[in-house]
Amino acid sequence: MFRIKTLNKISPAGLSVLEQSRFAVSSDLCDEDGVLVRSADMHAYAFPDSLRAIARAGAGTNNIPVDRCSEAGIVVFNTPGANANAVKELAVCGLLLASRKVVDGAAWVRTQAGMGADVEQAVEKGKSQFVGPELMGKTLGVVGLGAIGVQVANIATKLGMTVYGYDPFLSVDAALSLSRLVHRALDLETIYKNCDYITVHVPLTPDTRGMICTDSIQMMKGGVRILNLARGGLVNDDDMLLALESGKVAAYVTDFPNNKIVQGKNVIPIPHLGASSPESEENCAVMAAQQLREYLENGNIKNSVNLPTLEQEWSGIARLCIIHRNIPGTIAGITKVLSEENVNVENMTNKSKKDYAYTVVDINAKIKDLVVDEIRAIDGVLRVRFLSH
Ligand SMILES: NC(=O)C1=CN([C@@H]2O[C@H](COP(=O)(O)OP(=O)(O)OC[C@H]3O[C@@H](n4cnc5c(N)ncnc54)[C@H](O)[C@@H]3O)[C@@H](O)[C@H]2O)C=CC1
Ligand SMILES: O=C(O)C(=O)COP(=O)(O)O
Repeated sequence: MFRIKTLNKISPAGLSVLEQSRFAVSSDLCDEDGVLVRSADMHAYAFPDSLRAIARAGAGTNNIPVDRCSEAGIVVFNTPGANANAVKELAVCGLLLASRKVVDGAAWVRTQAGMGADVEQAVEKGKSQFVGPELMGKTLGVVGLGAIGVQVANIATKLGMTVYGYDPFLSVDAALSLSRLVHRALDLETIYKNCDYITVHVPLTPDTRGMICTDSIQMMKGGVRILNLARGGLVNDDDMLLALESGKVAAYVTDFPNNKIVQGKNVIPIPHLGASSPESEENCAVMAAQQLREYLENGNIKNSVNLPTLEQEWSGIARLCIIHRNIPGTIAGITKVLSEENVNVENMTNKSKKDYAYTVVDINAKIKDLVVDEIRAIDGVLRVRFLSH
């Protein structure tokens, strides 16, 4: 029985993937084999020795101490693209909210009603203060052309916008999905100088933290409207507040409000709703739970952010799953231990991702704990699991 701890509310459709006969799932258990999480901050999380995998039902993994996980031989999964449509739709909403003063207008209507005014008359008399521009014919810059950015860029072309997209690491899949109407910008300056609207869809990393700051805002057009449905830390709040106050930035739509930014002029704060649709909550939860189940039961890895994809059909009665550093000699060490025990390898795959590697060895014999311990002791080995049918 595997023990799975949930750190956030996970869609029931995802939890049903983890059948009760094989998985105990609860927010209140210890010695967990796996964790299912959304945005809960895990940086101070104490890993029990039992923990083998963390599945993030969503895209961003900046709430997880990924390096610490890698060193402990814990696989971190996410669910690429599973909530992209929900974020794309909220981005379209954000473009409109940044333009058409719907938020201020709606609040004003309620105030009129509260003051006892004739709302029908007040609306016609007062609406001119809420005039806002259309999107058609304007220029949009999309920073980050991944699962979300591509969809936002594509749909904006259908709204009649001229779209520039920037992504120095554009994947082949993303390039194939990108509309030919989207102009590729080769640098951020092109986006900053040319766009009436800018939307960021990059992960929060040391490289992207604070990318929207006084230096970048200075390059932008006066009255630019900025959307941030990616992470609060991408924007320097103090610099943004100054730019909003001066009118250099006409509106800032953020899905990551905090006590400081919410005070700013023309800030439209959204309570982190990007992925909060039943459809995307279900997609993410199902994908995360499937990936977690597959790893715990069969040692197969798909969509991990710290380890390579490795899927191998079973071809023996037992399987060794070894997470190790990506250094020479480890595989030789593993096969040496097995051959000394006279164990024949039926099938073996090794894949690497940056500094870490994963080796799956199928064998046709059960081996003693002592042999597993010998493999564990090989230089560079971080985690060994022994699975049997
Ligand atoms: N508001 C919400 O609820 C949600 C927010 N997000 C946020 O959006 C981010 C993007 O999500 P996805 O598109 O699904 O991820 P993704 O991994 O498919 O795309 C990210 C893209 O950013 C690009 N990138 C990385 N560094 C860059 C840089 N310095 N400049 C330009 N491009 C850069 C990558 O090459 C990649 O193509 C997530 O990391 C997460 O922080 C994601 C889902 C929901
Ligand atoms: O997928 C992401 O990166 C998100 O930001 C979604 O977060 P959530 O699962 O809604 O807490």
